[in-house]
Amino acid sequence: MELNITNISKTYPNGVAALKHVSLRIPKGMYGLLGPNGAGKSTLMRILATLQDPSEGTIHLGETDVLNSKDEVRKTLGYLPQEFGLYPKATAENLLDYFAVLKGFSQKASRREVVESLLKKVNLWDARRLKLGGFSGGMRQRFGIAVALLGNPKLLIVDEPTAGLDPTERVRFLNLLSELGENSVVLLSTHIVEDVSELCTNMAIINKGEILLETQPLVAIRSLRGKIWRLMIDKSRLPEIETNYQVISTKLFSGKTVVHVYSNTNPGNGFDMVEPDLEDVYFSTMTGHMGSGRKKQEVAL
Ligand SMILES: Nc1ncnc2c1ncn2[C@@H]1O[C@H](COP(=O)(O)OP(=O)(O)OP(=O)(O)O)[C@@H](O)[C@H]1O
Repeated sequence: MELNITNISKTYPNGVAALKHVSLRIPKGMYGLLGPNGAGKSTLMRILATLQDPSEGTIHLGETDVLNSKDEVRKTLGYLPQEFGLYPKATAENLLDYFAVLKGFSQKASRREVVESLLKKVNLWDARRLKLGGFSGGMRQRFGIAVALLGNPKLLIVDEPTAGLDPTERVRFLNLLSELGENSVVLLSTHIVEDVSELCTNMAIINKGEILLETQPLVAIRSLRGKIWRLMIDKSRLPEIETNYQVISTKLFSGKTVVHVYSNTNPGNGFDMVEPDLEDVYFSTMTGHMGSGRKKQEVAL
């Protein structure tokens, strides 16, 4: 089972072109869609979840034409939106049972089994009688995943699920997701690079509605070997460095500014070569040194 997105564009009525000719091939497993705020991730997730229509393009899940068989797709689709409301006074067990009814589990006994196994899977069984209003952010997200997993979806879409989670909750949530990726297509949208590097076997980087890079994290990281150089400077030197080098990122560390630059050759002047990571891939792509943004720049030259 594979998800194929072909030439999807979306222009909102106010004229914002949120997606421009997006094509992606998403195999089974965990797939990361990485991009900054406003890149178009949520728009794409909502289109894939059949909640809004694109202006053009086609989507296939296996043989199924998603945009023309929405009812069929919804039966095998799980979607955890970026924001969702929960009834604060309901208990986890009762609300999940209610969603199971909506999903078509009409027999009480089998529904109870499903609810129990899902609450155990997301580690909320002990909290099943607690009111959702008292849940932590991580518990809410895990409850959301339980809802999304009703009916064993072949396609699971999760939109920025780790934003706002503390490190422990985040790791627990990511571990849960990675188990799910073993049997289905799990599409994870995020602006957090570590979410992708820790979890996803395939990924794409999106910015301003365009796919800049479609790759495997390890392949992309390998391709940057020998090209990322680091220098620690006082902040006051930053304008000079930015004028003379291809700066891809700057970060504070112990009061100093750590600069990463992209260069095919040793820039000298105190720069050290660093072992690249996915953050370097992300920033190299966003600054046009790798991916399709680069091709465009070359054409423009
Ligand atoms: N309903 C809408 N009407 C008009 N413009 C919209 C609508 N929804 C999103 N947009 C615009 O489309 C662009 C992409 O937004 P989208 O929410 O898809 O991005 P995103 O990558 O999910 O960002 P974020 O991480 O901030 O959620 C933005 O410029 C946004 O302002």
